[in-house]
Amino acid sequence: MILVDKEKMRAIDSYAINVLKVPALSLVERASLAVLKHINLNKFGYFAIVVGVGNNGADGLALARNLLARYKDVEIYILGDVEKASEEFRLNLESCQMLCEEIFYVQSIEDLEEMERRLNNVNLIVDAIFGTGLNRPVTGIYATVVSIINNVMKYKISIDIPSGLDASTGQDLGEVVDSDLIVTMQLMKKGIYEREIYKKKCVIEDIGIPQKAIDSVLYGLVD
Ligand SMILES: NC(=O)C1=CN([C@@H]2O[C@H](COP(=O)(O)OP(=O)(O)OC[C@H]3O[C@@H](n4cnc5c(N)ncnc54)[C@H](OP(=O)(O)O)[C@@H]3O)[C@@H](O)[C@H]2O)[C@H](O)CC1
Ligand SMILES: [K+]
Repeated sequence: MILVDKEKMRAIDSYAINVLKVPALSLVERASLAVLKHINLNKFGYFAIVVGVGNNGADGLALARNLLARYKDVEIYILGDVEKASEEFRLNLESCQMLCEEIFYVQSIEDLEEMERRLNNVNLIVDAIFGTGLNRPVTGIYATVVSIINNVMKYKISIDIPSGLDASTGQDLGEVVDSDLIVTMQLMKKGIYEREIYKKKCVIEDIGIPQKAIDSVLYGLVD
């Protein structure tokens, strides 16, 4: 099994997008559908999607949009400054705003208290806060949200990486989302594989990154 650290995964993503011209939005969409296929829509109907403002969050918003497209009940919780959001995040947020009335920007203590209350009513929580972009300890409102998510007894899915885990070293950069399922994109991340507690609940999903991008970055194979 190929194992990659976050630098290698980000280089592969970048090669796919910038050299092989694979649209980033396509990868985000494929990532969202890769998570959707692991959700039993006959069993789960009320979702909380918790997003950061990077592309992990974009994956989460694309998933929210695909759930809303099926008239599922979705609440979206946004952490961070939307002004810093990626293009893929922004485009998916625009559509979610047309489909969803329950979009919460979590910034204050009151917002956190309301989130904690509301999470008791959903039946599945999606962790799309951080992926391979986590680059420092999780603190402040992010740490509080991870703790709130971990304290509620609901089925949880993490997109790509359980937020709080360093995808390269497997180090906990603060409390890590204790998800029931981790859906990691394209290649197994070293930080997940080296921690049995995460490895055993992780599935790998192909999101359409060309093998040429992987071979070029990992083995230096070029035409
Ligand atoms: N690259 C692609 O085209 C694809 C990526 N996929 C998904 O995207 C993530 C990687 O997305 P990225 O935007 O690079 O980063 P994250 O979404 O993981 O993180 C968002 C930003 O959060 C900031 N950050 C990092 N650590 C912390 C922290 N401890 N506290 C607060 N904020 C933090 C950081 O920005 P700064 O400017 O603040 O440094 C991150 O940029 C990948 O995991 C996949 O889920 C798609 O799946 C495929 C296409
Ligand atoms: K995540």
